[in-house]
Amino acid sequence: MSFKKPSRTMSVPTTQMDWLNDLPAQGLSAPQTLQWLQLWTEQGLLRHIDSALAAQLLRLDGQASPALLVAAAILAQMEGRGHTCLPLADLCAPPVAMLGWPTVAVDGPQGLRALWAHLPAMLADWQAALQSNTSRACSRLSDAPDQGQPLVLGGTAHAPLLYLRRYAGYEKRVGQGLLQRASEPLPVPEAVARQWLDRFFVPSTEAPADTDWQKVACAVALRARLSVITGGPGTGKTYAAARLLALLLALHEEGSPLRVALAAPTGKAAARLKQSIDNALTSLQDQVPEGSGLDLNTLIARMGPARTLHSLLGARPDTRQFRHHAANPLDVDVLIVDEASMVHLEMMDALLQALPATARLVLLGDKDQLASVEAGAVLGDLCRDAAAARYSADTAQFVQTVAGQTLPAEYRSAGAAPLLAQQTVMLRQSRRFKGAIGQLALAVNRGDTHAARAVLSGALVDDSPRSRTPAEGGTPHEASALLALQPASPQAVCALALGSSAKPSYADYLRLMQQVPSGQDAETHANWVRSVLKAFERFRILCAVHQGEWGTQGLNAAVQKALADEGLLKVTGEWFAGRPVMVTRNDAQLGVFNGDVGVVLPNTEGTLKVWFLDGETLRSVSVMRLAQVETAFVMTVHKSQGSEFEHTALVLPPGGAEVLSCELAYTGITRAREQFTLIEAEAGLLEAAIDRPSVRASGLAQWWL
Ligand SMILES: Nc1ncnc2c1ncn2[C@@H]1O[C@H](COP(=O)(O)OP(=O)(O)OP(=O)(O)O)[C@@H](O)[C@H]1O
Repeated sequence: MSFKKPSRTMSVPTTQMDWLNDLPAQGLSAPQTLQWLQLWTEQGLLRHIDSALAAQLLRLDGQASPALLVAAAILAQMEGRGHTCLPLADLCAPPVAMLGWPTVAVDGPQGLRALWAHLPAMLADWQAALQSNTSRACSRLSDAPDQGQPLVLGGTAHAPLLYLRRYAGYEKRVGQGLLQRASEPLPVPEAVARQWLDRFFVPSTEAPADTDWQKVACAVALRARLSVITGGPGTGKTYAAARLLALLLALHEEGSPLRVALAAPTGKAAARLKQSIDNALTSLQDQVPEGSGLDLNTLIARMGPARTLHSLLGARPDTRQFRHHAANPLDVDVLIVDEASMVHLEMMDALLQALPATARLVLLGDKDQLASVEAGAVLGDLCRDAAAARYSADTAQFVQTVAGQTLPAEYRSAGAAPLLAQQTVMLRQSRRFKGAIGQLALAVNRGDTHAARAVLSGALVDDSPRSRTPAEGGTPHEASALLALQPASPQAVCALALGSSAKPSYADYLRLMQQVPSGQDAETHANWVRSVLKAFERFRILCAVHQGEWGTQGLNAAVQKALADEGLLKVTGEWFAGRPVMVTRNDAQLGVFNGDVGVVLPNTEGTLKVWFLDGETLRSVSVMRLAQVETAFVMTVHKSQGSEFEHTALVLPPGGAEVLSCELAYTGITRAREQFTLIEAEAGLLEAAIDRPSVRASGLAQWWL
């Protein structure tokens, strides 16, 4: 569900609220509350489904109080923004910061504060409004069985959380499921495991005394059916996961072969996972002593391709149901899921339902990246303690015995050691991200605006070439890893797309596209398509929003026109050669999934098709069959997760403070492998983003704390 930002020039409401002047004498009635919510809907502050939920609750329960109706509408609104629940305490005062509405909608006569003057100010009163024993609108999570009320009150007495029923169910199942997998101890043949781990992880000659966190991650993953490996880009999550697979194979009892599945939320991320795991296993085979019987090549062959989660679970067209579920589980012993930060709560629920109780789940991901568009932040919740680690004495002892690693004192817990934290390892050293881009990402992640700006302006000394923060129209250092343009116009974005000799741009793939192979040889044609798609993948423009001249819509149109004006594209109607498109809806029958990116190119007969590349594997779909796509010269940061580009440009829109966040900036920056360009429509937008860490309300962690 997408949230429509409230417009700053609000439309004239049609709802009559004359009674508002007499209100203090009468008190606010439930129907009047609905009118108020309706007014906010007409003003674009709430979505129709937000106020419709309140209306439905009043139909269901004539006794529903104004507080309940308001709480329901705000809860629905927050679910649309990615929260799985609403902390009731946030309603004790007008939720100004939470909603981020314009001043007139907050302070006006029919605004947020005016309504809140009629609502409870004490948590206990909100609880009472929602908790009545006879309510047909709201039940308590502890009520079992309940009557299927649409709202559910969970959390604790001191920190109550209000849920839509669907999310209360997901959260309970996911919380309990993860806890169960993490807490049931598995027998570990410690001595044999130690031998293999010592073979797979040779101490670094640079810093032999440092803790080898990858080795630690493999060790702790052995002792339960859930493990989490988190870390920034290039910290070696996949490298560690490949070694874990080898270890599990080495320890696997004779008999049936070890069944391994690889998955990720997007096709691109799945293809990258498979490639990295295969490469790591292939080179690891050389470290396996002859005669040990450990055959990693056979494991690679048996694993098959990595799948999107939708495809793994067997998505069905136009339904939320999957082919695999508790009654028809996946045929797997070990499931590795990469880019787990993108896995939303509902998907994690489906995954845990479909995973046999005996299977191991290994989650890989960067906890600091943007959470999924849909509600929930499962990896973030799982990794709450990842930076501090909080390992127990038991964990330290186990890691010492099985991995020969001493956990540093700062990562041990003197007090409580949360159970999930014992199965979580954060990798702390990036092997790929050491230059200016890495420094910038670190500064953003730390919330350090000064350091971030200093890196951008070249104030820090570093081993890679860097930018000089030229003003627009200046002469940026073409070959530098970082470039910052501010204040910039959309033309600056177009100029970047058109490119120059030193930085990858869209000119690269469009020039290759013009070299169409003559003849109809299928292999030559496929190689040409591959080369065009790979060249397209070298560069991407990312932005924060969809609408407006600084959103995907405006910028895609501007870039397309600039490329056409330059003679690089021939735009003829909706479908034309060179149009990059992103799929916006899963279509299991066509084998395309939300977020897949392809390019329109002719087949050997000259018919236009959309081509997708997963690793080296090409797929094509007829343009006539792909209805749900959008042009993808420019895509949102959200949609770029799971992908990396040699050169990434991040566009921050003017006045965009509400849509910017620290996670958005960090995710955008870390999509860049070699070159990063920041385009700020006005000065200070990066700082505005860094100063706004996004927080998602969720009660998931209550299941294991
Ligand atoms: N212990 C190690 N020794 C040597 N090279 C390593 C080690 N760990 C990782 N690498 C190398 O570092 C690079 C990044 O590793 P990897 O791809 O596993 O990181 P990642 O965290 O999975 O990255 P991403 O964020 O892209 O998913 C790879 O080339 C990998 O081979």
